[in-house]
Amino acid sequence: MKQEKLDDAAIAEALAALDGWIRADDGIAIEKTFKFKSFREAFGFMTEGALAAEKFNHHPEWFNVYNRVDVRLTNHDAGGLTDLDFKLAAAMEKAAASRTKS
Ligand SMILES: C[C@H](O)[C@H](O)[C@H]1CNC2=NC(N)=NC(=O)C2=N1
Repeated sequence: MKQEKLDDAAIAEALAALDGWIRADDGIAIEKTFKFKSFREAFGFMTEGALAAEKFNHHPEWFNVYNRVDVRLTNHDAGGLTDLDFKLAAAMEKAAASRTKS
């Protein structure tokens, strides 16, 4: 189902509720780099994030090297940011919180 794009005010409010995410690509995406103690911790985070992505049917663009995971969220169907991006970002925050950071 196509989601409604959020306006700038709604995006600013949603971003304020998150830690360390920034708006990127002319505002159509949000990004964050997560760093963990080890590849095992990073991959555990990705596993939990992948299950959240499946639940929301909303999937991250991400890049992993060893203990680092760069995440970019945007809604391709809507061509910008929607509620789903912030739901997935919040789920990723939760997945990161329980793991050891570098
Ligand atoms: C058909 C399927 O529902 C769509 O392709 C979904 C899957 N996951 C998605 N993920 C993201 N990030 N954006 C989308 O537009 C999107 N669309």
